[in-house]
Amino acid sequence: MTEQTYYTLKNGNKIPVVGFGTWQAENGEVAKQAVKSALEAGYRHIDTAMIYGNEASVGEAIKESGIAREELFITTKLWNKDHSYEKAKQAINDSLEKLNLDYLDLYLIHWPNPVDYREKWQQANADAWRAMEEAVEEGKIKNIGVSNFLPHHLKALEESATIQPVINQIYLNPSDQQKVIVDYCKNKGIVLEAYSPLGTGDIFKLKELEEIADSHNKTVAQVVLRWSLQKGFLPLPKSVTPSRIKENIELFDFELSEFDMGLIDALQGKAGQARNPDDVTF
Ligand SMILES: NC(=O)C1=CN([C@@H]2O[C@H](COP(=O)(O)OP(=O)(O)OC[C@H]3O[C@@H](n4cnc5c(N)ncnc54)[C@H](OP(=O)(O)O)[C@@H]3O)[C@@H](O)[C@H]2O)C=CC1
Ligand SMILES: O=C1CO[C@H](CO)[C@@H](O)[C@@H]1O
Repeated sequence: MTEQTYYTLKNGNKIPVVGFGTWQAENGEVAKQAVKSALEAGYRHIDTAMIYGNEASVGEAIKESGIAREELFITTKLWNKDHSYEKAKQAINDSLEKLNLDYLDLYLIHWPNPVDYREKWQQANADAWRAMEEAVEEGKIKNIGVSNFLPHHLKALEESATIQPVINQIYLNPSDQQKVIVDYCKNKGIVLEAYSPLGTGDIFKLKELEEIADSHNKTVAQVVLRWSLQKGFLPLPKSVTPSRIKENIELFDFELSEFDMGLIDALQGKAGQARNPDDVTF
């Protein structure tokens, strides 16, 4: 089992540096077994969302693991239909109930500009955020953050927020290094979680990575995830395959040289890119 290492957020709370992704891990046995495998492999940080439809199975796997609650870091997200104060309050309670937890370690606004709130996204995010801040005060959430936010979305939220966001979870891998938002977050001390760290599988099209992986006696997935860690990001690899789940956390026994990092940086734009959050149709 791989020991987790931790990052300290700007509010002083700790977060395991590798999270386990669960999008497209189907609710039921698939998601439950995947999370169980992840916990056995040493992951202590699980990323889900209301829209993934698998919070119940994630919760079952957590309970059945017998791992102490305080050792785990569980994230879920507010979906796009729920960006009002009342709906966000309800969504938080619903997620807690589905996950069968007393508190969440991290709750994120999933997207900044849902189609239902297009003309008033600033107010909608501020309203949802107020409900999230109250949940922090009530002990229902330990940390609050955002996902898919660009600088203009963060600036608007920062103006109304009492508790500032500690995390921005964005599409981040060698093919889209998102320099503008990464620099903005680094300047503000907002930690970047890297979603789709393997490009939802697209990263394996990049044959350049195979040579680097061979030179370290590691796999392409391990090299890309290690690149993410060395950039200061927190990768959230997803897999439902036990051998890959284990492989994706065995990242702490090798280091990429500056030369390797440069070769990987040069893969910008070669295998997919983030969606524009102001253009999504959901
Ligand atoms: N906030 C947001 O808007 C978003 C958040 N996310 C979060 O980030 C997580 C990860 O992103 P996601 O897009 O799911 O995809 P990833 O980039 O983690 O890639 C997952 C894909 O790669 C395959 N894979 C995983 N490990 C390996 C390996 N070692 N070797 C070969 N293939 C491998 C998986 O297959 P298999 O499962 O069959 O093994 C799956 O097809 C999500 O699950 C979710 O938690 C994702 C998208 C958006
Ligand atoms: O996290 C994510 C994956 O699933 C959602 C629904 O398709 C995406 O929109 C989202 O970004």
